This record gives sequence, structure tokens and C-alpha cells, in this order.
Amino acid sequence: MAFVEARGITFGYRPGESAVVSGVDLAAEKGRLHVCIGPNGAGKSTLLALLAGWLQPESGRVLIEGGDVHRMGRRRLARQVAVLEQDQAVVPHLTVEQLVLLGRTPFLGWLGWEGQRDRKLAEEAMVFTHVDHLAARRLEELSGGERQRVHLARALCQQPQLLLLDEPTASLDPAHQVRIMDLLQRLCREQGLCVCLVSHDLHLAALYADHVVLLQEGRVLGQGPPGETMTFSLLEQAYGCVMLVEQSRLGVPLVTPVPKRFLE
Ligand SMILES: Nc1ncnc2c1ncn2[C@@H]1O[C@H](COP(=O)(O)OP(=O)(O)OP(=O)(O)O)[C@@H](O)[C@H]1O
Repeated sequence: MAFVEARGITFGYRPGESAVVSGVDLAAEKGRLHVCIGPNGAGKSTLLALLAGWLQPESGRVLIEGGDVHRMGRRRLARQVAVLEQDQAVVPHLTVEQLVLLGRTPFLGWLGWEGQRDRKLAEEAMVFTHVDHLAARRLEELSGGERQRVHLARALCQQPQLLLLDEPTASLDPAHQVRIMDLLQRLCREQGLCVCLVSHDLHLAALYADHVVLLQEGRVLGQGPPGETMTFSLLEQAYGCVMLVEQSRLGVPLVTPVPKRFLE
């Protein structure tokens, strides 16, 4: 059974205006990495917020392990689902370790004290994401990429079953992009996590996705393995520019948007 399922979900931010997500069906499984791609404004972040239960669809349902996400208690939801948003707020004066420990909040007792196990999980998450050497630093003293890795550590520290990430590699250098994607893949394979992420990086999507969802104007234009969804015709239709799709030497589609001067 799918771990998280969207059944015909439709959502619009303002009544009477056209929907931002329209009739989306998808099924995401444990142990698999799902990547949602599509042009700016296609509705990817909105879809992620619907899967997280932060937004309620006008029609259709989001199910987690077969249960409606809006009927799950907030604490239960927070224990199962971790979200890494696109623009994480910087909480002033908080150290890296303190922020990562916030991932344990749904599991703490009523006094809110962290125990030894919580601190151990925070440390493991910081080692995983290569930020352990920054543990005592304040968030505002970090680079964008370092901060992004710290927020990922916070999400991992939560030990979720479903991890939703909005452009988790956006401000990372190529080595850290690969390291973080390797880590996410390992979490899927070894710990059976269900990972859904949004990305504009078509090459990373082709390299790592088990399942690609291609959105355009709120609708699913195609979904399936990268080889079936990242075709030049679907990508051109979605992005509205000419795309060259080759088979890379790593055996996955290599997508290059073609500059105008090569078309003249
Ligand atoms: N809080 C909001 N209130 C009103 N409209 C919104 C809100 N958030 C997003 N939208 C609109 O909904 C549409 C989809 O936005 P969304 O952020 O989901 O797209 P996206 O595919 O993630 O885009 P991008 O790739 O640019 O991040 C856009 O037209 C956007 O302007």
C-alpha cells in the first residue's frame, strides 16, 4: 500500500480563481524517492503543503497510511511527517544544535526537556549532514548552504516516516548536492523512509528519482520513472522551451535546455 496518497486533490488559494492544484492523483511509497518537477508556479510547493496536511484540498483527499491527513492529530502527524520548506526562517541567537534539537519537539514530555537519546539523535543527524563541526555556531553566522544542511538535520532528527522537502539542494555546491541526495537515497533504501521532494534540478531528478511527477499548471502532465517522464516532448510541453534529452553515460536522461543561438 502507498504510504501517502493524493486522490484527485484540487486546491486554490482564492475562491473563484482557477485552481493551483487540479485533480492530482499520486501514490508515494516507503523506501522510494519521489521528485516533483515542473516550471515556476506549477503548484509544486502547494502540492507539498497539501501532502503535509498544512492545506486542505477543496476536493479530493490526502491519505497517510490509508487515513485522512486532516483527521490525524497534530502531534501524530508531527511524529510521522517532517517538512523542509523552501525559505526557512532564521531564528536569531539559536545555535545549530538547538535548532536541530527542535526536531525532537513532537516526542518530548510535557516539561519539554530533551533526554540523552534526543541529544544522540541530534548529533547523528548533524554528522549525517556534515554540520557537526558547526554545532555551537549561531544560525545567522552560517552560509546559505550550511543553513540548508542544518535544517535538513533538524528534519532528520525528527525521525519521520515521510520526508517532504522543497528544493533541498538549491543553495548547495555540487559535492554537497550529491552528498545530500546520496543521504536521502540511503534513508529510503536502508530505513524505508518515504521521501518526496521538489526540485528544479532535472539532472539530479534523473539521477536519483525512483518516481518523477511532472506538474504543469497544477495538473500532472506525466508521472513514472525518469526514463518515461523526462522525455523531450513532455519537458518541452511543461517548460515551454526546447529541451535536448540524451542518455547520459550514467544511464539516466541528461536534459539540456537549448539556448536560442543554437536554434537559429
Ligand atoms: N500563499 C499564497 N497565496 C496566494 N497564491 C499563492 C500562494 N502561494 C502560492 N501562490 C500561487 O500559487 C501558484 C503555485 O505556486 P507554488 O509556489 O505552489 O508553485 P511552484 O511550482 O512551487 O513554483 P516555484 O517553482 O516558482 O517555486 C502560483 O501562481 C503562486 O503565485
